[in-house]
Amino acid sequence: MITLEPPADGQTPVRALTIAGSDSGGGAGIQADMRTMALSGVHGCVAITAVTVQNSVGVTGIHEIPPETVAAQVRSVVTDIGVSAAKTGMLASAPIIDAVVAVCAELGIGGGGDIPLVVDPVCASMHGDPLLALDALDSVRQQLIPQATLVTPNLDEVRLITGIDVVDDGTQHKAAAALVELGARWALVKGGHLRSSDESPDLLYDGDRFHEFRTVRVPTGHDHGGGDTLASAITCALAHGFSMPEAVEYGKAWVHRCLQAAYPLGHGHGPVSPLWRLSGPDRALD
Ligand SMILES: Nc1ncnc2c1ncn2[C@@H]1O[C@H](COP(=O)(O)OP(=O)(O)O)[C@@H](O)[C@H]1O
Ligand SMILES: Cc1ncc(COP(=O)(O)OP(=O)(O)O)c(N)n1
Repeated sequence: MITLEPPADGQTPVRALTIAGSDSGGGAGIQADMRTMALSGVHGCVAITAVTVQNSVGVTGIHEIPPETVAAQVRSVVTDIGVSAAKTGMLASAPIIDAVVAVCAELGIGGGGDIPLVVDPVCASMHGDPLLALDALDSVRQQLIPQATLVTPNLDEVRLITGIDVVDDGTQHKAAAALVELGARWALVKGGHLRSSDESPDLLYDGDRFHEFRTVRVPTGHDHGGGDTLASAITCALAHGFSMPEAVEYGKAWVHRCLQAAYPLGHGHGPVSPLWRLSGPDRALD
């Protein structure tokens, strides 16, 4: 297993960018991304796509940021601070997807560029509240996925994007192939929602080789932000220069540990927690 070395005092850390929505409950979205990036020793830059009114039981409001402001945030940080990897989360609408894809292509993020782009194609919250306009699915298929170095859908997103209902190993392989066929360089079909299994199997594919990542299922109802946390950890490892299979192995181990540390919050589902990283003999301020 790889390790991500933190920077020495005063040394500029590795930088990564998240292009995603804000979760007012602090469990998913930008907030989850920034927690994982900080605790992985990575400086996280942010392009906010939407402000959600969200807590542990659901999403009751969404305020979208104008597409040109989303693109301007990306351009501003990449041309000044510089990033070694980027990820997308909630993109909300077709115009925001179009703006993000255009600015990423312009700056060499994803596609044929040097900066890897991890696309978590967020469509809905775990409560079933939509986080993407229905008419944006064509933009996801035709614009966003072809720009992705890695796409990381959960099983509901796989069904919406490819029409494939993943119920077992065979359909999971078929879905990974369909996503690569749509233009992603790599596809990771997450098996977190395969409730029939006592494992949580994720499948990575690049059009040539399949790689399986399995962990024992953690018995928790507190898994809010799991997808964001996985994609952020992968992005951090890519920013450190690791290969895709190494980065996914790291992300899978990271989210597994965060699921073990997940805690109750509010009246619904609590978040996965990277705060386990703060415990240990060196944590005292003295
Ligand atoms: N109960 C669980 N135990 C172990 N791993 C899990 C569990 N639930 C989800 N995972 C893992 O967490 C990551 C996020 O998965 P998933 O829940 O499918 O995504 P999302 O949060 O986007 O719906 C995946 O690596 C998945 O395998
Ligand atoms: C603002 C925002 N972005 C993304 C999500 C979804 O988070 P994710 O980790 O993919 O999954 P769940 O926690 O919904 O299972 C969100 N809720 N809000």
